[in-house]
Order: sequence, then structure tokens, then C-alpha cells
Amino acid sequence: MSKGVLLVNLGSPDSPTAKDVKPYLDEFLMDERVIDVNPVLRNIIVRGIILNTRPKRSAEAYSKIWWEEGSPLIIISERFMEKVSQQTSLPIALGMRYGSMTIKSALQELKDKGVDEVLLVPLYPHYAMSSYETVVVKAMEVQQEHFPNMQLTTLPAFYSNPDYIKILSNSIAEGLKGFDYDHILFSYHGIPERHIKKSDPTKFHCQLNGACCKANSVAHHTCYRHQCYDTTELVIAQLGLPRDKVSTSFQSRLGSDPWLQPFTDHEFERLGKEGIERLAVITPAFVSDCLETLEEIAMEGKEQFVEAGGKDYIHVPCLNDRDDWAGLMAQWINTWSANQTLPEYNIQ
Ligand SMILES: C=CC1=C(C)c2cc3[nH]c(cc4nc(cc5[nH]c(cc1n2)c(C)c5CCC(=O)O)C(CCC(=O)O)=C4C)c(C)c3C=C
Ligand SMILES: [Fe+2]
Ligand SMILES: [Fe+2]
Repeated sequence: MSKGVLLVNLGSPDSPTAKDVKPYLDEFLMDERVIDVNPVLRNIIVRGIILNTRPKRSAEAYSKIWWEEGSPLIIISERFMEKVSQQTSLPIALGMRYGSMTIKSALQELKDKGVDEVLLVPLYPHYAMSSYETVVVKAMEVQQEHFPNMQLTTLPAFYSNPDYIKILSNSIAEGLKGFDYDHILFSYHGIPERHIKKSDPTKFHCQLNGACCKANSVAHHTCYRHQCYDTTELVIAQLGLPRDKVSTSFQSRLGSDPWLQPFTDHEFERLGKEGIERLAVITPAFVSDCLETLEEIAMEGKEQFVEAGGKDYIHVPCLNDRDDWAGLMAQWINTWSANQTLPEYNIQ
């Protein structure tokens, strides 16, 4: 068999205009793992309500962060792929879960190069049904329908992998250099609380109270909340950060259902009001900077914090195409290629 690698990230609209944002959001929000209600209700919520107003507002936000070459998320993912490719002999293709750079065309690219055994890499450190799981399910559907002779193996979520934690910590230490912070906020993409319950294979373990996370459980393999808090804790330990100056929150909620708390925007306000003057924000749910980090955190977040009384504010960039991160991905790929071994999955 001949091996190759498929990297998959979330995707972006083709341009920062309402005309292109609308079909992109339609595909994204009609995904049953993102808005997980019955199909009739999903159609009403997405096409009857959200898509009437959101595309214009989102297009304005995308315009603020768009680069000359295109969407930051896409360009960064391409640069990352290039760097990884230079360190492995395996063919690598890049696809997006939503939008025009499809998983199907990426798999076709690999097939044209003779590949029939693929390592699928969802570019998310943490498992969530709306991110990691939907990529895996989509890739499997496409493989079964269009590439029946291909074999797929999936890289596990790497939120606690020791090498990943070291590299994330290095990037944070570099980002914090020269910034005398009062507080560090780890802000992760939010999800509805319901998704945590749905992803719990035991159906009773996850109580969303933090106490459950301290007991060993198979539920942690698919508990996004647990995994986010684990990443924060592991970075605190790696860098020896003062625990009382670090906290975790969840950003980017949509709709009125209960989402994971505390909310990042509420934390900006609370920290500013409580006299925190210098705030650093880290966004480890994303491996590449995107709308949610460049606009919501770096721009809007700063405004919210300063309005609440804060003074200095930095957003530490995501791993993007850092050499050490591309090197680690190449190392994972080359190890899999040599002996089928995948990175350590340190679940407790
Ligand atoms: C029900 C809604 C959403 C869930 C659940 C959700 C989970 C989720 N998303 C990411 C990563 C990204 N999301 C991005 C943008 C984005 N996310 C939602 C909604 C949900 N996400 C919307 C509507 C949008 C579009 C932008 C907007 O209109 O505000 C992005 C950025 C894409 C880009 O082009 O830059 C990323 C990345 C994760 C990891 C996740 C679950 C953990
Ligand atoms: Fe999202
Ligand atoms: Fe838990």
C-alpha cells in the first residue's frame, strides 16, 4: 500500500462578502453535528432565521481580518502544509470541512499520486462533535462513496500530548516575553452544553461541574470541556505559571441554549472591573489564527477589556506555521509511516 496524509481544517468563505459568506455558513450550520436539532427545526433556525442577518455581519467581520492572499485560516493552513511536506516524503493534501477546498478534492489529489492508505489529521487539538468528529465522519463518508479502495487512519486529538504541550508552551512563553501580565486567560471556542452530554459514552459521567473531570473516565476521550481544562493545566505545569493568575473561558457562542461557561466576553468585563490592568489571552482551541482569534479576541476582546477598565492587552498568536509545530506534525507522520504508531494519547 502507498501512504499519504490528509490535513483538514474548518474552512472559510471564498471572500469576505455576504454573497460568499452565506453559502459557507449554510453548509457549516446545516451540519447536524454543529446545530444538532431535528432537520426540520435546523432548517427553520438556519435558513429561516440566522442566514437572514448573519452573512452581512460576518462578512464585515471577515473584511477586517482578510489578507491580500485570502482567508488567514486557509493561507496559514497552506503554509503549514508546505513546511510539513518539506520534512516528509509522503504526499500531503489539504482539505476543509466546509467551503470550496473540499475533502473530496484533497482525497482525489492523493489518489492521483497513487495513495491508498491515508492518515487523516483533523487540525483540532480537542475532540468535539462540532469540530473533530464532523471531520472524521465526513472524511469516512467521502472515502466510502468515492474512494472505496482507500484506507483511513485518524490522528487522535492531541490536546495532552507532551510534545504538543511543550511547543504550545514555548509559543506562549515567546508571546508573553516583555509583557508583565496581571492575568492570563485561556479562551477556547465554546460549544452548547448539550454537546458534552451527547458525546458522553457513559451517559452519566459528564456533569459539567469540574468535579467529574477529576475522576478517571472513558468519557474524557470525547469530553471537550475536560480536554480544554487539561490543556490549560498542562501548560501551567510546563511553564510554572502562577495558578492564581490563570483562568479558562469559552468564546463565540451562538443562540440562546446553555453554552459552556464562563463566557470569554463576560470574563473580559469581570477582569477589567476587578482591577486587572494587563491581560494576555491564549486561544489553544485553534491551531491557526482565524476570524475567532483575529477579530473576536484580538480586536473586539481588547475593546471590551479596555472599556471595563483594563489597560494593556495582548493576544498570543496560535501555533500557525511555526517551525517546531510543523516539525512535530512531520515527526508524527513519519512515525506512523514507519511503524503505524500514533502519538501518545494521555487520557485520565
Ligand atoms: C452552533 C454553532 C457553532 C459551534 C458548535 C461551533 C464549534 C466550533 N467551531 C470551531 C472553530 C471555528 N469556528 C469558526 C467560525 C464560526 N463558528 C460558528 C459557529 C459554531 N462553531 C460560526 C457561525 C462561525 C462563522 C463566523 C461567524 O459568523 O461568526 C472558525 C473561524 C473560521 C474562519 O474562517 O476564520 C473556527 C476556526 C471549533 C474548534 C468548534 C468546536 C470546538
Ligand atoms: Fe465555530
Ligand atoms: Fe468532566
